[in-house]
Amino acid sequence: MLNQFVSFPEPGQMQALAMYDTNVSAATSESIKERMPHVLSVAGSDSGAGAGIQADLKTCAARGVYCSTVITAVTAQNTVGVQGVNIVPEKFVSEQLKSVLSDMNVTVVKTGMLPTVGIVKVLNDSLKQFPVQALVVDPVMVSTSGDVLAGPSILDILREQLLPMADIVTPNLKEASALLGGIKLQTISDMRSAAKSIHDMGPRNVLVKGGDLPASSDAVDIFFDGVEFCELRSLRIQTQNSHGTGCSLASCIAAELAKGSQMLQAVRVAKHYVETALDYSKDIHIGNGLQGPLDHLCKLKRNVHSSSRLQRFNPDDLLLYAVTDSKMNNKWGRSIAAAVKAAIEGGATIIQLREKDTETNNFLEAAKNCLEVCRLHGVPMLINDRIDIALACDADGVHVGQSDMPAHVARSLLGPQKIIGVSCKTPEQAHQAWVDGADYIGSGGVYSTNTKANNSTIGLDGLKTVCLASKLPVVAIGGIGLSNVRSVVELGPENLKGVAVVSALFDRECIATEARKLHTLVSETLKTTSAAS
Ligand SMILES: Nc1ncnc2c1ncn2[C@@H]1O[C@H](COP(=O)(O)OP(=O)(O)O)[C@@H](O)[C@H]1O
Ligand SMILES: Cc1ncc(COP(=O)(O)O)c(N)n1
Ligand SMILES: [Mg+2]
Repeated sequence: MLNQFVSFPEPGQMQALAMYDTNVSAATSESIKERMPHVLSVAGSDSGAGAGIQADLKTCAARGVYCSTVITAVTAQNTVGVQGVNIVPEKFVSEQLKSVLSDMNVTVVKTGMLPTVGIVKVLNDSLKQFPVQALVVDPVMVSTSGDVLAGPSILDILREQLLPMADIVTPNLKEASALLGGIKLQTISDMRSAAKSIHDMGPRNVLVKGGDLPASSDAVDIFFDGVEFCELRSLRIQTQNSHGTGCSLASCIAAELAKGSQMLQAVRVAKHYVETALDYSKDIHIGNGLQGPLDHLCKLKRNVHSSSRLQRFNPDDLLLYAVTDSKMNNKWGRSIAAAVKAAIEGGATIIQLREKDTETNNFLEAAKNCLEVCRLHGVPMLINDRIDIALACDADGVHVGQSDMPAHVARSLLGPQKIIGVSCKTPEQAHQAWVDGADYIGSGGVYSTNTKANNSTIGLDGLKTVCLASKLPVVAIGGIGLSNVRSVVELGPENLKGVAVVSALFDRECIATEARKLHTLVSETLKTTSAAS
């Protein structure tokens, strides 16, 4: 169900694209409206507002995504526990589903409390009638306080009908155990086996959450995509204000998917989001019971004065990837920032500053100036190699080569919010980049180039092999320009999202004109290629 690389340009990007083509402005403002990333939460209301529908609304708001709601049950709930549950008749759940799904361009559906078999049935029917791009299933059964929210009677229909439609299912230990007939889950190795068995029920990905894992000093979750496991760890925050972690995690995954993230990246961001929310909430005091709620909007409050991007990475940003070169800028008498501005005005969708012979202090100054230009236009800016410069100017991410800082180290230094790209020539390197937590790979040199010394070429065949093996989106690089860009893009793998260029932009008299021509050619070729496949 999930299109791994769905794309939603931010308003800033749409403006940047519209700047060079006044004819598109009417259509553009219409498409901004249509393409607002939208999560529909099908879940129960929590009167205490830490979990359920309320957690989903707050989480999506904090992540910059629209959230609509279909309410399956109204619970009387507070920090002590659940005092009452009133189930919404399935006919009325069906009516709510129809109202939202028939009208509102939902991107991702996230489910929480589904208290009866009848409600799961009407949800299945609605999803078949109105397909969406992804389905995130949080198989809510018991609240953190230990109260039952959905009984064992729903297990069969969950296993047989809902899970096979899910792009990801996110059980906690008790829920995983219930899905598997009550087996004991006490260790990370048990969590792995559980993830595998639940995957056999049909969902494309499984995340077994270890918030309740006894005697573990980290909060460990196990992700399984049917082939590989990934162990996601974070600090265990010492707090009782953890009511709503599961709902927030699942709705954050849904929000990131709606913005175009890949599954594992969405999960990583969501885990970090929950960890941060727990940390910020640890000292709040709401209610007198043992299960205090998360303060979901802490991130928004913290970011109120920050200009950093709400949407961290959209694979479609790779479409026209401009890589700067100081020699060329010197030759044409331009500052790096002026070159970057011209590239963006022509339609560059992402910028990488690659300054091999600029002194550190000058590089940092230039990076700050370029970042201002990029932020103004909503275009992400990455730094080549230099993690220190990226950290110092708060760039959107880095691009590293095989002999630079390993991507997993870059990830641990930069955190999950930043974009990381890795240069890869082989399927093995592409696989390692995914394991290391990269967001995309750059693959080449496709053709020979003189902007990189001693760089072997892999040709179109090599590029295709890497794309087919890569779970990450790919940008092609090396000697690409107007004359050969069509053959690169026509190669066709779904994850080949764009081309990176240096000389074809920066060694030309008018950067914006070249960018405009390249942008048009790449986007048109991508459209016809994907329509043909
Ligand atoms: N004290 C904690 N510190 C950090 N992360 C936590 C903590 N408790 C739970 N988590 C994380 O919150 C998410 C929800 O997990 P869990 O509490 O197991 O699910 P649920 O809320 O559905 O019971 C998981 O990513 C888990 O690792
Ligand atoms: C209405 C409703 N839905 C879900 C939960 C699960 O809460 P948690 O996120 O703590 O597992 C809840 N307590 N109430
Ligand atoms: Mg919990």
